[in-house]
Amino acid sequence: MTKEAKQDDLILAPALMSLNLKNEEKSFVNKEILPKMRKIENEEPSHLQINEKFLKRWSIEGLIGKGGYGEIYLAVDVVRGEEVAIKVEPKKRRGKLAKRMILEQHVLFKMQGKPHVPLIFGSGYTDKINFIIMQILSINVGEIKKSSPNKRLSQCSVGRIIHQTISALRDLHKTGYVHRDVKPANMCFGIYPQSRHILILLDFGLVRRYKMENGEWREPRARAGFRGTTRYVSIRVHRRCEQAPYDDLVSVMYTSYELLSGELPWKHLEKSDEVLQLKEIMTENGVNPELFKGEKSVLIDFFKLVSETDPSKTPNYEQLIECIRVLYAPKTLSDPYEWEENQKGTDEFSEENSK
Ligand SMILES: Nc1ncnc2c1ncn2[C@@H]1O[C@H](COP(=O)(O)OP(=O)(O)OP(=O)(O)O)[C@@H](O)[C@H]1O
Repeated sequence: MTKEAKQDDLILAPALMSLNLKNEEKSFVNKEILPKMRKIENEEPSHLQINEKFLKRWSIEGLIGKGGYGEIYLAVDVVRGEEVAIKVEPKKRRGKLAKRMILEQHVLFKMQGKPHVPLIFGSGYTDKINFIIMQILSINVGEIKKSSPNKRLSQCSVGRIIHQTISALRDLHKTGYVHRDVKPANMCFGIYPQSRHILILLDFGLVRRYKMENGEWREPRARAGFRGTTRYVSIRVHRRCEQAPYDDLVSVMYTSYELLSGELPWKHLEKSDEVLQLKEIMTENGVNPELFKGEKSVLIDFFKLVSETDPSKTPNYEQLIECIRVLYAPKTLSDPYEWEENQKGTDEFSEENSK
């Protein structure tokens, strides 16, 4: 394929061109959640070739992610000697110009400097694809959960994941956008010592502006198209209401349940209407205690707080964070996670080199 995108086609973010890692920081200690250990071996990449040097600078090492629209490659920036992720989508989809990644890179650039978004090193297009070059991250939280011994995460990990997701959404909502696809597969961690406890929210391809530049909310449409993932969307989204910050938080709420208990009650349901029915049973007339037995009981207050939030108002993020903090206190956001604890003794990990 032709990849002679001119330098002008690249929108580079000069201040962010490198993570400026010292060599010892590049030797990451937690190999369990490194994406290069999880290269998708049995899938043929469609847009870039393994071992090719994309735009003469990024050596393509493998495919690490595949979504409905794009592909994510692990690559090495040969100038900086650093690993990066390259997200690629075809410029045209069903004959139409694909706008998803154009919007995604726009929002990502706006959000640079915020702690819970990936660093962007560049973006642009060739004659066939749009691409974004970004910070390489861990495998996603859904995969971390899957690879954990009980196929679920501890209260302490879930509390810290949810706390950071609420912070990420607070930053995004402040810029005037809703995410509309919050789920474990769109959450990763950093992979270097200084970033490995920082949760990063991904995939800004479905964002929508809900607030204008002057801070006023846009007039909601009488009926909005469905956007999101059935398992995680709010009851309002099933009913085709315009999405607001509240709806992102409902997805956070379902995410917390799934991570903590292993699965949502509607995991095996295929029909959207059946999923909706169970969601209604779970929260519509107050939080249903039947679905919050055992380890899930710690989520009751959080579910109440989210469900009682007025969708037409800005959520009280601080109150939500305070409520979820109960799950992980007295630990802090910078303490090791369970997947690191499991590694102690089997790797070169030690408290000493984690400081
Ligand atoms: N910077 C990154 N570093 C490591 N892995 C990544 C990175 N970005 C994405 N991934 C992986 O690739 C997967 C798909 O990424 P993303 O959701 O951005 O793609 P998408 O094509 O928009 O997906 P979908 O169609 O499902 O919304 C993620 O779940 C994650 O596991």
